[in-house]
Amino acid sequence: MSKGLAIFTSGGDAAGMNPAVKCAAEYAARRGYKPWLVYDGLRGLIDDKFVEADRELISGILHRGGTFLRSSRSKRFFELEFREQAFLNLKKRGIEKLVVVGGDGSFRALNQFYADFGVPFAGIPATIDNDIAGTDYCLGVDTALNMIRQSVDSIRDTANSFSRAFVIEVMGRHCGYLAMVSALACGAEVCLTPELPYNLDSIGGRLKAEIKGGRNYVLAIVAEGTKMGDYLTRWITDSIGMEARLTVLGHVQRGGSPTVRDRLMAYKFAVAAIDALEAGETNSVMTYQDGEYGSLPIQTVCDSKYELDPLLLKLCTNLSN
Ligand SMILES: Nc1ncnc2c1ncn2[C@@H]1O[C@H](COP(=O)(O)OP(=O)(O)O)[C@@H](O)[C@H]1O
Ligand SMILES: O=P(O)(O)OC[C@H]1O[C@](O)(COP(=O)(O)O)[C@@H](O)[C@@H]1O
Ligand SMILES: [Mg+2]
Repeated sequence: MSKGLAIFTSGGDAAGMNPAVKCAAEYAARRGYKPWLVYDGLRGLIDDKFVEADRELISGILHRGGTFLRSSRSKRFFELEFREQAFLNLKKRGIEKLVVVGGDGSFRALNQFYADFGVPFAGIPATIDNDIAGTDYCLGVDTALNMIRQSVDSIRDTANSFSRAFVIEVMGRHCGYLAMVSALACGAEVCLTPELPYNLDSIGGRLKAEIKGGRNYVLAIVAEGTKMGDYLTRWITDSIGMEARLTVLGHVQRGGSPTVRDRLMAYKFAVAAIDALEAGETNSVMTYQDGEYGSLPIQTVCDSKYELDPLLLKLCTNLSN
């Protein structure tokens, strides 16, 4: 009997999850596994939402955003009693290995599960936040950045038409990656992130000088982790004297058909995940670092903090001062 392997998505959905699931299921079958899919992430693992990964199920999904397997943030998975229930669901089907497509939280969950029951897993990084240590790229980031880029380009049209300032809040939890890259790519005047100290006095001086020289609108991108959206909007109106509006982009950033980059990265991570399990790795996260694909033990990933590219930080320093 072929070895059972289950694939599921967990945590915040990210574009690229569907192509990752499809490729992992197909490649696992080619490597002699019997692939299973689990609906609803960790919640489905507990509630026994397993289905065999047949061709029909994984057809026509790779261009879709989000995750067709659905996802969850399960409170019960923190409790041993429910993790044991999940383990019994695997055991009764002869499932011996797991592929989880998710973020840092999901990897922590699986690391705990491995400590409890010794079920090997391979993690495929997928989160728009790009906040996983040890990998330069997580699935969903390119699609999210393109959604942000499109939104900010549209906001620029109305900002310019009305001679207004717009503060645009982007997601990322505690990480400023999305804010920094979109501020650079969209030509924002201001960028506030948790990683860089900012100085409103010098930003104010710079903007006033530019307005005097003819600037008629301002775009400011703030990372949600700074919690500065409201304050900055009021500050621009009061201190700079330009009418300002706040746009919180919200969950639109998580949607949309995966870009070519997210589809290709999904395939590469999926193959790497199955190969890692085949090679006997027990609890590792797939990585892409300095142009190389590899994997790292989950413990290393969980014990380290994601460090932003120093060149990116340097480029953004001008937007925070
Ligand atoms: N230490 C842990 N023990 C057990 N389950 C955990 C642990 N940390 C996270 N989880 C589970 O993983 C889920 C996904 O994590 P979350 O941070 O929401 O998303 P992401 O994986 O995208 O970072 C959590 O909702 C929770 O169910
Ligand atoms: O959709 P929710 O549960 O409100 O969570 C919002 C959070 O999820 C994210 O979109 C993605 O984060 P994760 O990938 O860690 O789940 C964050 O940027 C945001 O802070
Ligand atoms: Mg996360």
